[in-house]
Amino acid sequence: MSETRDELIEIISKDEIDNKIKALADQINRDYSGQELILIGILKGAFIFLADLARALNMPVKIDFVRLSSYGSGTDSSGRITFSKDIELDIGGKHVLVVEDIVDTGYTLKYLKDVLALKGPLSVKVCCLIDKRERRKVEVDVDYVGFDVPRGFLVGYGLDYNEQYRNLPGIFHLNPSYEPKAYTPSDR
Ligand SMILES: O=P(O)(O)OC[C@H]1O[C@H](OP(=O)(O)OP(=O)(O)O)[C@H](O)[C@@H]1O
Ligand code: HPA
Ligand SMILES: [Mg+2]
Repeated sequence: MSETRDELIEIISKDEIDNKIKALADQINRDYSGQELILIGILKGAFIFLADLARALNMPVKIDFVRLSSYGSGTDSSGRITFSKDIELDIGGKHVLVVEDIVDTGYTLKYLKDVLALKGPLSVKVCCLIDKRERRKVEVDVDYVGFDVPRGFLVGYGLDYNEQYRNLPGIFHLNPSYEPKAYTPSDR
């Protein structure tokens, strides 16, 4: 049986990501000037973005993570979120910034915002590296957006396909020539 290789086309370079993170951090530094902030990363995808963003901020931050997953080994959301790790910090009365790699259907972010709202934070905002609206199923506000990417399944810089490619330095479009099979007409 022959093995098919994934085709990867770079759409955002590491340099472009670095520059974007500086710009996002400038804005966040200005908006939260003189205040304390808790960053909450959504594992696993956000681990690299959070690490880079956190080091570009010039304010006191605390860092925590949740683990949410819904994609498994495929390229479509199962629509069911597995919540396997909660935050450990108390966010009651605190400003929170959720750090996410990609917002796609919106299910993951909506789920987390609902969970966090029950913990009594002073504010909850969201910073995502990639906003991809093609398959959005639920409306959810994103306050800081790195890149609007119209379509495709993306990997690299934390984003995976079946747990592969998270360590690529840039963002890549996975198998663009196979897309008609990967996306059903109702997703377009
Ligand atoms: O807007 P959505 O359609 O919900 O998709 C976005 C979420 O999907 C991915 O997580 P995934 O379930 O693949 O887990 P992972 O972070 O461990 O890769 C990604 O990292 C986001 O958290
Ligand atoms: O395009 C994507 N790539 C990787 N993970 C994802 N989770 C939602 N959308 C994506
Ligand atoms: Mg994933």
